[in-house]
Amino acid sequence: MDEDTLIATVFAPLATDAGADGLGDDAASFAGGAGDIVVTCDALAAGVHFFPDDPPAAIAAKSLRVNLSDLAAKGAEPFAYLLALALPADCRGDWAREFAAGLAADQARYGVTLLGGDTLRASPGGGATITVTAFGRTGGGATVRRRAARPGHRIVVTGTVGDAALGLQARLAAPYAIDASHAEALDRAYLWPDPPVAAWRVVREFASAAMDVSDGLIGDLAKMCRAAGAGAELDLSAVPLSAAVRAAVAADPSAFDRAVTGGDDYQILATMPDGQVAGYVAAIEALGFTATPVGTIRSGEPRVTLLRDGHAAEVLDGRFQHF
Ligand SMILES: Nc1ncnc2c1ncn2[C@@H]1O[C@H](COP(=O)(O)OP(=O)(O)OP(=O)(O)O)[C@@H](O)[C@H]1O
Ligand SMILES: Cc1ncc(C[n+]2csc(CCOP(=O)(O)O)c2C)c(N)n1
Ligand SMILES: [Mg+2]
Repeated sequence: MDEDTLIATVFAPLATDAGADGLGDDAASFAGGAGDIVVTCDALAAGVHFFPDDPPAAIAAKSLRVNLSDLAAKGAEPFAYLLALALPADCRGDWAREFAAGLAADQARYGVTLLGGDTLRASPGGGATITVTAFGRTGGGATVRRRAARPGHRIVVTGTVGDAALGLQARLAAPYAIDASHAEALDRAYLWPDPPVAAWRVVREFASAAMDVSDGLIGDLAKMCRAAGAGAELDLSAVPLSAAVRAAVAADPSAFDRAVTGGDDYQILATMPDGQVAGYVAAIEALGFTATPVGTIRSGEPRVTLLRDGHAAEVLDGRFQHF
């Protein structure tokens, strides 16, 4: 059974509250005074999401940020989180202290606080697993949903796409034949994702629908299409690439496919009527991030059609899946 089927058939029947949206979205919400309280949970496992010898502060930052990107994509300002830690029996005290220092730095950076959690020894022989549950509030607005993408709405992505996936590939296989500064930028993108968390308010104000990109641009856009019951055109020539990714693609053209299908960037993919795009982009830029239109939602089958300079492009499949 693949991951999506497992969630849809085994877990979704347990999620009976409307705020969980049938487990079809980045996060759940429940009424909490003015606006919604939005809640999300993502776990990271050694050897699956990070390397056991990655800096503990980076593992901590990633654990928190992958959750904060979900909240920002729902138009919610993060305010608190719960932390469940399963640690190997031989875990050093230094490791935990460096891990906590990473959390402390991100608490200051994002204005969140730890509410509680749980700590246990990992199964014998097992590596660390870090589970964060994060809470946000929409401050009077409504939760932004994937399902609300509408035909004709433009698709806009923040930041650049593929940096983290290429950073991971460089570590798993051979490094790309690129400058050390570019290689370092890809490695940093993998270790320290930088989602536009502060953009939560801009998403809430301008976006009809939004989600964070964890499993890859094409695969996650396809998820949004399925939630919305609509198709999408994605213009591959418009996808924003960093100088480091462009250098990797120049050295190895297959890096392009990996960049648009690979995950781990935690950028925000949003849709909005054409007339909102300029305001959205300007507001994201005012926060120190970037945003780039990459396509359009279309009526029809929930499929992503790839274009290159306005013409049909080859079909690229693939996204990160655990099973
Ligand atoms: N074991 C589970 N129990 C309950 N709900 C789950 C479980 N696993 C996933 N979900 C729910 O299924 C939906 C999809 O989860 P998924 O992890 O694919 O999305 P995501 O968190 O947005 O993406 P990613 O984990 O790649 O960042 C979410 O609503 C999530 O809360
Ligand atoms: C060591 C190592 N191997 C592979 C990957 C790639 N990866 C793992 S999970 C995931 C998607 C998001 O996770 P989830 O769907 O669980 O939220 C991606 C892109 C990685 N980050 N580290
Ligand atoms: Mg998840």
